[in-house]
Amino acid sequence: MYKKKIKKNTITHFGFQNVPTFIKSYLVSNVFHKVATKYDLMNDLMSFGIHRIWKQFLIQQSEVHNGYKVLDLAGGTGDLSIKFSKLVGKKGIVILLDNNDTMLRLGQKKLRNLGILNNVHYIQANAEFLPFSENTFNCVAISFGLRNFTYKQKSLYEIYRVLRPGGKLLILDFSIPTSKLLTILYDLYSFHIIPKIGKIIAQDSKSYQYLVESIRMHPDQETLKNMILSIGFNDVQYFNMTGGIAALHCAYKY
Ligand SMILES: C[S@@+](CC[C@H](N)C(=O)[O-])C[C@H]1O[C@@H](n2cnc3c(N)ncnc32)[C@H](O)[C@@H]1O
Repeated sequence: MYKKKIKKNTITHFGFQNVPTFIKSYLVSNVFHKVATKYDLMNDLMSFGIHRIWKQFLIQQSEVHNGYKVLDLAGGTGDLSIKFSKLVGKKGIVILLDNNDTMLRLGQKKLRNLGILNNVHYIQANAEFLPFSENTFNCVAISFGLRNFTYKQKSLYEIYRVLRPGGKLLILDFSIPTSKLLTILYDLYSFHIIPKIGKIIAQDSKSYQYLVESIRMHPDQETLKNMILSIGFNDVQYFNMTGGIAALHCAYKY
């Protein structure tokens, strides 16, 4: 009865499950509240540390300089913000934005422990409704965040609005492996090993099952490129990394 009342366009996916659109963000938040304290450790274990190389590549492509204003969107525990804070220096500003207070607090603690005190600000907000005026940032970066948003297109429009003309968008996320053999091995690892690592380390296999499923539901390289183009961004290009397991999409607002 309850299901019948929900129109098709109010259904979205949460991993492989279809769920009413209005609860997706609540379900995603629950996942990140649960995994937050083990988030950094799990990233290193699951990716054998390779996520650090992917993030470093994003930073290299960012063209961020001294004095820039940068938005680390869905920034979580702040890996990108740490690196951006060094690039923007004392005259610049990094905003670490996340809608999950547990992730955000852990990020803030991590950066403070590293002595990063002055040029990073923390904002709890939804990526689909950015609390900034238009033409604010030189650069907006999202790593492993977009996949979790309910309204990806809405968020991309918001990013376009808050970027300055000439500003750069960078999106790092999991993507589609380019070889069949790698796909088979990657599927075996993702569906059979990752939830088990989640169970042992974070006492939570379900959240890591969601992670694996959400990766499979994320738009592939070309689809995401076309989504970004449809918003009005220019010079959209992507780089496959580790055989397409992850991809970095870059674009400009002119
Ligand atoms: C996989 S973590 C990525 C964290 C960090 N960017 C990194 O690369 O390690 C995804 C983050 O996206 C955040 N998130 C999910 N949906 C969001 C939304 N609608 N608005 C803002 N943040 C969101 C989660 O709270 C979580 O911290």
